[in-house]
Amino acid sequence: MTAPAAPAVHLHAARLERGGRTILSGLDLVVPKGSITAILGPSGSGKSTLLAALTGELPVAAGTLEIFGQPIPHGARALLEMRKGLGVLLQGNGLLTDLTVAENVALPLRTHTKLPEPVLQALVRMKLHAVGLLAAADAWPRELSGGMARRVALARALALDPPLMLYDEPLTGLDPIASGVIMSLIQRLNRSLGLTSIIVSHHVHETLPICDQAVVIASGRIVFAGTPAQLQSSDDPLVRQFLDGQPDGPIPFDAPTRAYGEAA
Ligand SMILES: Nc1ncnc2c1ncn2[C@@H]1O[C@H](COP(=O)(O)OP(=O)(O)OP(=O)(O)O)[C@@H](O)[C@H]1O
Repeated sequence: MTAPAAPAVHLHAARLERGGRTILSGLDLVVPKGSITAILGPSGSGKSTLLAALTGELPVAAGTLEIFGQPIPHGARALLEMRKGLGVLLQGNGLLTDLTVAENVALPLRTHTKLPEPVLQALVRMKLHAVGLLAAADAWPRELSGGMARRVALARALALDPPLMLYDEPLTGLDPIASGVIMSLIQRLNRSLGLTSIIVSHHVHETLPICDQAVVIASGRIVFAGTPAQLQSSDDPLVRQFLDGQPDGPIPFDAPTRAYGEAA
């Protein structure tokens, strides 16, 4: 049984490894139910690695990780069952080009449920309505703008009513207007559907306004966890370097070789 008070995500003294190398260690993090948490950090800091742990793709090498009070299960079948409770919006959208918008959204329902066709169709319409794209139900992915495609992928991620949504760089490739639409949609869905959302992003200024909690990872650990307001006023040198986009500071930066014409 899931303890009623269990947070959506609880990491305790967790270490994550890739290829035998420690990427993140000493991870302590609580993501309360119903909240929106941003996982921020410079390129290569381990954001995708943390996301891989949350989806169960990467087991923790040490410490614990619980989702809604349950450890990530071992075994393919149990893992599959757990993943039905996770909505994941991947960077590339992953829409199938030979299926209509409605059929893309229907895919998880066809794969994981035995719902009668009229019920399934009604659910698909509800999800498309939730992202404001009911009118595009019969369109093909190639006919969609980048922002629309991202919203269809969002509708599909919501198809099985997952209580926890994971967003991997949801703004990649979107213009400022489409970015604003996606962020307010994430916020509205989180509230109206009673979800918990975790957004992995390096778009700090677009992501922070909708978040309850901000987490910054750098140098192999969590260097900050707190409210967006606390983050903005942090004077931790690692946090400041990341927020202010400074090339010089405690975060190692691989400077490119000198540009053409630049003095030695
Ligand atoms: N499969 C892997 N095997 C070995 N090392 C890996 C693997 N995947 C990632 N890494 C390493 O882990 C570190 C963290 O990578 P990760 O992709 O998690 O960072 P990130 O913060 O998501 O970066 P970005 O913002 O550029 O996507 C990097 O040094 C990367 O080279």
